[in-house]
Formats: sequence, C-alpha cells, structure tokens
Amino acid sequence: MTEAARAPAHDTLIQESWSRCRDYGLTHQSSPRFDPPAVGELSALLESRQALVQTTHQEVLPYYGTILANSNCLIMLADDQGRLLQSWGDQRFIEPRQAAGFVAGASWLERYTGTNAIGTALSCGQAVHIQHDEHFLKANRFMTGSASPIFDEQRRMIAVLDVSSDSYLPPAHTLGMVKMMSQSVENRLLLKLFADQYHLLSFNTSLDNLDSPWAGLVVFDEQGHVVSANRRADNLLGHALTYGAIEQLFDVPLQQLLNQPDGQPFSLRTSGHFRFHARVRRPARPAPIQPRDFRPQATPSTPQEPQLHTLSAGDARMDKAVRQAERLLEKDIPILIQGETGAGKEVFVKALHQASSRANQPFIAVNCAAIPAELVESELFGYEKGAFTGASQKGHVGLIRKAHKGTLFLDEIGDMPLRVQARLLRVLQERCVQPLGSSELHPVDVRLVSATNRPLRQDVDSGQFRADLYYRISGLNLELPPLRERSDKQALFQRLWEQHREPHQRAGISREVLELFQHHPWPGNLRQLSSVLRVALAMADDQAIRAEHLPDDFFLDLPTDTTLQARPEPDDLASQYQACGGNISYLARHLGLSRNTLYKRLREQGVRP
Ligand SMILES: Nc1ncnc2c1ncn2[C@@H]1O[C@H](COP(=O)(O)OP(=O)(O)OP(=O)(O)O)[C@@H](O)[C@H]1O
Repeated sequence: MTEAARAPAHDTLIQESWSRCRDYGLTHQSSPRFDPPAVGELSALLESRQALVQTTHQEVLPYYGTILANSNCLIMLADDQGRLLQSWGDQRFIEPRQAAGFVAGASWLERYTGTNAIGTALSCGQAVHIQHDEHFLKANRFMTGSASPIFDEQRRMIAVLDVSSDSYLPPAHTLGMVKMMSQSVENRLLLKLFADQYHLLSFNTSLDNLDSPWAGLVVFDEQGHVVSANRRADNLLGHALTYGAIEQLFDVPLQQLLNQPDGQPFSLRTSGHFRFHARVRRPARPAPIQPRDFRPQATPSTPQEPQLHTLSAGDARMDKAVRQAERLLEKDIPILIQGETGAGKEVFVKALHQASSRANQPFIAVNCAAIPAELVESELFGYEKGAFTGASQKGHVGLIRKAHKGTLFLDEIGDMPLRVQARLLRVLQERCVQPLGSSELHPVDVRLVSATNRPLRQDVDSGQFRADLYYRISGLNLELPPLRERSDKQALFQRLWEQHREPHQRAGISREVLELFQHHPWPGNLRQLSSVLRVALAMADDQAIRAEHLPDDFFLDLPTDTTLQARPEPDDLASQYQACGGNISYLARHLGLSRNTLYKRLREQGVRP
C-alpha cells in the first residue's frame, strides 16, 4: 500500500490513540510508567509464555537476521498485556534513563506509556507504525517503531511483535516486515498445535510462495471439517473463513484432498473460482473422530447481551419503551429510566448504547449508590494529583471524562448527594468537567442515561433531589414494568431458560413450574428469574424443570395457595408435598403446622423416611 493511501487511516488511528491517552489522564509531559512486575510474578509470566518466546527466537527470527543486522533496531516481543517478554538486537540506542522500559516485564500499555507501537497495536488490534513525534509522551519520542499483533488458533490476540529504533525506519518497509514476522510466528504455532494430528492445506498465488509466511493455511480433519486457519487464508479467499466443511471453501471433493500425495503441489480453485497453488501435509497420527473445537469464539466470560429490539416479547409497555428509545438513539436528549430493582434497567441501557453509533466508544456505568458519598465527587469529576489528602499521586481522570464520546450511565441517581447533584448539573449545562484541585475545564461529549428505582418525583417534592437536575436528566422518562405485570411473561420464561441452559439441556420447563412462575410476584424481577432458572437448570440436569428443582426461597414469596392451584387435585399429604417440590417450610406455612409436626406426619404416611 502506498504511503498516500495509508495516511488517512493512520492519522485517524493516531488521533484516536491520543484521545485515549488524554482520557487516561496523561499529558505530553507525563513520565512513562512501565510498572515492572515483582520478581516472582515475572518468572511465572516468562514461564507461561515460554513456548511463544522460543518459537519466535528459534523458528522465526533466524529468517530475518540479515535484514535486521544492518538496521540498528531492537525486536521486542510483548504479551497481550503489553508486558515485554524478550528483546533481541541492538540495545545501544537506549539511554540509561529509558532503560526501565526495555527490561523483561516492562508494560507498554497505552494507559501507562501513551501512544507507542506495542500499546497502540494492542489497543486497536492491528499492525501500526509510530513515528518519533506520534508518541503521546515526549519522553518516548526518541524512538520510532512498528508492531503487529499475534493471534492464536482461535484468533485471540496473545502477543505483539515490535521492531523499534532511535533512527529513521522506513514506515512501509518496517511495517511490512513486522507483519510478516508476526504471521510467521502464528503459522509456526498453528503447525506445532495441529501438524501431528490434522491435515494442513497451504495455498498461495504462485508455486514459489507456497512456503512463505504469506501462504494461506487451513487445518482440517479426516471428515473434512475446518478446525483452524491462519489470518492470511481469509485474505486470500477474500472473506472471513467459515469453519464448516473444507469442500465449501474449495471446489474439490474431500477424498481428492485426502488422496493428494503428501507435500506435492497441485492447483486448486476456490468455490469463488480463484485459482491457487496448494499442497497438503498429512498428519502422523490422525485426530480422534471428535475434534476439539478451535473455532474463533466470543470470550466465554462475555455474557450474551440482548439487543434493544429483543427486550420486549410483546408487552405493550415494554414495546413502547423500546420504540421510544429507538427514536432517540442518535438524539442528544438525556433519558431517565425508572423501574423496580432487577427489572432490566442496566441491560436496557447497554442495549441502547450497542444499538447507537457510539457502540465502539466507552460505556461507563456508575452506581451512584455504591460509591461512598465522600468519594462520589472525586470518582465522577476526577482530581489533580495531590488535590486532597489520600489522593493518588497520578491524579484521576474521573468517570465522566472516561465516558467521553460514549455513554455515561448513572445508575441509582436518586442516591447522589445534593452537593454532587449541583456539580453534575453544571457539567450537563456547560459540557465541561473541572477535576478537583484543578482550574482546567475539560470538554466532554457524553450520552447521558440515568436510572433509579426511587420515586424521583417525590424526592424532588421532598427536597431530596434537585428539581433543576431532575428536568435536565429526564428529557425522556421511560418506565420499565415489573416482571409480574408484564403480559409477555411466558415468552420471557422460555427466553431466559434458552439463554441459561447448556446445549444438552433440552427438556424445557414443566407445566406445573410455568404455572408457579406465572403466579409468582417476582420481587427481584428478571434478576430473580434469571437466578431461579440457573439453580433449577443445575438441579434438573437433562430433565424438565419441576417444582422440586426450584430453590427454597422461591416458595417463600409465592401466594400461599398457588402451589395447590397449580395442581388441581392434590388432597392428600403426599401429593401436596410433591406439588410444592418437597419444600417443608412452604408446606408447613400453608398447612398451618410447625415444621416438626409436618415431618412427623410425612413419616407416618410413608411420604418421607
Ligand atoms: N432482557 C433481559 N434478558 C435476560 N436477562 C435479563 C434481562 N434484563 C435483565 N436480565 C437479568 O437481570 C439482571 C439484572 O438486570 P439489570 O441490572 O439490568 O437490572 P436493574 O433494573 O438495573 O437492577 P437494579 O435497579 O437493581 O440495578 C441481569 O444481570 C440479567 O441477569
């Protein structure tokens, strides 16, 4: 790519990185903080990344030795947290006062060291070249560097490879080289993981470059399932690879691929009719029939966030709330969401953020009730270093500025102290934040959404909440209905069951439980439903959820005779006991007996041992 073609995207990338640095509270004068880990932590870190370091050192760098030997540069390998694992090459340019950044364990995250090749490649997930003056911190402007992330077999970013120097490095050339090196590391890691047990198809545009790091690599099993592939394969095929059958990618029967002589080049067409040269390597020990799933996955810890339009399953009040929020998606009108605890206010706001053009910008949720009253102000507005006794030496950028360009969600806003309410009002009016102890005003652009489960109008009347702030934050007032009043309850029971079940749990919810759910007052709303279903699914395993799988406290809130309404004919103790899922406390309350008397009767009738 020419420099001219690269320039606009590159400029945007630098501007965005600088803006993140400001959000982190850095200034051009800040000193980099490399935060080296303690000795024990460092050896654990190096031990855990040994395979990566060795592969880079022994199998990749030797190919680039001659190119690098003449260029006074240093090659650095950092992990996914920007921590330096190892460096090779020319250390001469590093002056003693910069040495802390070049020892193993030093962190190059943007948050601590500003815009730099390693940290910025990590933040934006792509290869970058950072020239001297593009570093955010003046202290780092002695160097220039290119870095490229390294992804594992599931396309998770695991490391960054960097080439840096204090002298001029030609951007396009250095960037190209570091990309090639990181692709080489990825390829070697793929081969190590799969070559023994899986078939490897390498393909490229000509016979001569079949061995190059720029060859596409697709790993597949005996049944023709694609189990992994390098990023280059996507580029060559012109689309993100699907992890289905290899026959869908290439216009060739599986049997023909399996019968190709090992390592012999042949020509191949994609299903989109591009022609490539290819080679298949057979495994020494084919994998067992059920391969592990190496496909790229969403991080398991990321819960599935519902989308805005799916939040209502047909309830009229909820439909209206979703419709109104959708209309205001891109408008600069603050929204106040009211609703009982657990009714889904935060889930609603996250969905709103995701549906808006700010989805890739920060979503900052602040629970105003959870921050101690005396800290709300400093947490929200930030402070200069040394602004008050106990303030951190670094200062603090504050949550409002962190939300710059994104969404600021002020949860439990009814619990905000009056003094802080006055300052928040000023920020909303002036759109500027003044940190504690600072005379500087920082402009902010935030989408404000607030929520409360307090009767905020009444709090205004009683003087606990400022009327002027109330009108500022409630441009649109949305009320989320409590679960017990929603007409789409049954659909929600099914939906949440579907969200929480494991793939093998297909038996559903029994009729008796659906009826109990229907009559339950659900004081904890969707949060409670979600928790009850998680317990019940764990208890029921692969059976349908029955009353006996429900947690005890579910029955405490149930209107006294609901359990028996759910089952029309139970007149003897055994069926009543079964109908309430064996819940002794509930049944004793219902029959007006003590728990001991009930135990005795159940024993006498042979219902329980
Ligand atoms: N639409 C939904 N689909 C699935 N689960 C939901 C949904 N809405 C809420 N939940 C579940 O309920 C929990 C609580 O939701 P949320 O935090 O949005 O409630 P809230 O109204 O903000 O509560 P609080 O007022 O106590 O902060 C979520 O963590 C999730 O488990």
